[in-house]
Amino acid sequence: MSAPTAHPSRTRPSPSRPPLATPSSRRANLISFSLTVLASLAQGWSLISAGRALGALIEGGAPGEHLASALAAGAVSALAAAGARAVSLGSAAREEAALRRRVLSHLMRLGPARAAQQRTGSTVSVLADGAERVSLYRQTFLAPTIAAGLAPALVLAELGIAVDPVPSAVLALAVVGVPALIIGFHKTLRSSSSGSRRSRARLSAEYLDAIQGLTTLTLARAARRTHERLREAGEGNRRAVMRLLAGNQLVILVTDSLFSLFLISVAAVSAVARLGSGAIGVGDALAIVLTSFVLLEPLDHVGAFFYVGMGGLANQRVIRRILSSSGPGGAAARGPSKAAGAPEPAGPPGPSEAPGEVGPSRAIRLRGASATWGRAEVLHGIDLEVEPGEHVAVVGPSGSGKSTLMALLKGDLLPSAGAVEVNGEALAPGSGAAEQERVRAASALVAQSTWLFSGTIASNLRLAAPLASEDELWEALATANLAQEVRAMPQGLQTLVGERGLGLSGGQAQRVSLARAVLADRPVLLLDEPTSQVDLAGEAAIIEAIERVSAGRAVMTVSHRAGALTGADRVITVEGGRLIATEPGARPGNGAGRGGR
Ligand SMILES: Nc1ncnc2c1ncn2[C@@H]1O[C@H](COP(=O)(O)OP(=O)(O)OP(=O)(O)O)[C@@H](O)[C@H]1O
Repeated sequence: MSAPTAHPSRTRPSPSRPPLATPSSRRANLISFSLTVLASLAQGWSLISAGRALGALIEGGAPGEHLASALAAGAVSALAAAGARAVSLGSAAREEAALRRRVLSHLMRLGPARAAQQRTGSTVSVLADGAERVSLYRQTFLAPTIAAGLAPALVLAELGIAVDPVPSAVLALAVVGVPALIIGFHKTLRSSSSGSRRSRARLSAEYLDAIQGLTTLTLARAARRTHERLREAGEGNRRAVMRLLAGNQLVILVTDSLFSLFLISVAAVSAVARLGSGAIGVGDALAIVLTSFVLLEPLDHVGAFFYVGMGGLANQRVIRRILSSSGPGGAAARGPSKAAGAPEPAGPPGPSEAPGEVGPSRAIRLRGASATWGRAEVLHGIDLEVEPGEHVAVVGPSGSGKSTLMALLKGDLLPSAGAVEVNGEALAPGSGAAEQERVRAASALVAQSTWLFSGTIASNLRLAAPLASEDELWEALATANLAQEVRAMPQGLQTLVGERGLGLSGGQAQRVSLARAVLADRPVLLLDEPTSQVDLAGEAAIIEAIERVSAGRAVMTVSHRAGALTGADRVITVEGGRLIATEPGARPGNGAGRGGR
């Protein structure tokens, strides 16, 4: 869906309010709304009957019929309320998972270019806490609250028809004060709810930054300072939450005590007045006073509104913003951070790499390709051709545009002019997400560092080829120069790696990435500083692995380390965003003169 691009002018408008409801959540809302309305009506009837039963007792009559009616209506009310709760809680759990999946897959479609714009901690906070709050708000709060807001009108109508329309009309006038009260408090507390959400998201982001950058912080002797700052931020967050809760408690206190007292007084005064005038009997007067308790129903939801409601609304705004960002050919994204480059084959194999198909004559072709970050043009009209099987190294001073060239080839950045072609899949200014996906699927990438997911070595390898057999995994590991080391591990392919596992060295992780590239079997291999984070011994093992994995593939390597460039047929130099030279590389039979300018 996404087309991270450096050209805001070529964006297509995306809906500013993407709908969050699904057919099943709408159905659940309708059911819980109807059950809540039924519960209120039955409760109203139960109270009217209870009042009449009491009246019959006081007047020495038989309360039996009214009592039975009160009990039956009470039972219906309790069952309907329980049913509404069960339906909305079940739906909330489903919606929470669905919302998380939707946000996550949207972020994945947007790719690393968009992810680099966000602090990881903020995204995690939205996915974890935010999704839960939004689904609780939408499923357990919204429909019951609307139904509860309607309940007084329904019960008053019931009272007006079955008992006496006059007190019913008087109470109706008193009840309209409730929505006004809710709206007034909403306006007052809205900023503190949004502030509290922002402060929590900021704190999550800062904790995650601190954990991820612990080594840097320790080396820079900044750990204590950071700890102090985080402690203060935590305290600030605690205060914001306490302010929100205090506001919440104040609302509950005001509404529960003052408003309840007011409504009950109005009901009692009008019941006594009607009883005095002889318009109604004792039973009906008691019924009027008792039903006034149902009129307080919306007040039970006011307290929840300031916690569930406003927290849900604040998170809903954030989720909508994410979902509406950078849609197809969408808004400008600043592109991938180098550190965030995921060393994964970028997607499912594209049609052009199907086994047996005749490949295009050029593995990589750039024609007058320019690239822009924001407003600054970084690459200017690059022409370059790389043949299948050819190994090209890209060198140049820092900031000259080497990584930007890689971003074009990875499909993370659209050219601002000209065209980029990888294994016959082309990208041009204004290309859509589908073209981008096909370009991503044409290459495998090994970046500066490899992210290992918590799991086994086998599961990490199968990211690239979910159906690969054990033999195929071993074969890929052998090509990537890692099989011997994995065989020496007691658990072999089942060795746990990632956060919970023993972990692999940086060099071994890079070779896992190369093994994934073998399994993905892409015709083009992009190597972005593949040895920059390992020592010389680690580098030697990776270079050997690259040599084997590269066989039969077009390879483009960006590296500052001379070792990583030794196997190149050709070395091209980028300077000031242009290719200024192309030289034969170190390999015998190199491809001098086979392209570039
Ligand atoms: N994601 C990005 N967002 C904005 N600007 C970027 C981004 N990536 C690179 N740039 C800018 O593009 C220019 C070229 O950077 P690039 O990273 O392509 O150079 P490089 O040759 O790879 O540098 P190095 O050798 O230091 O890695 C720089 O001015 C840089 O600031």
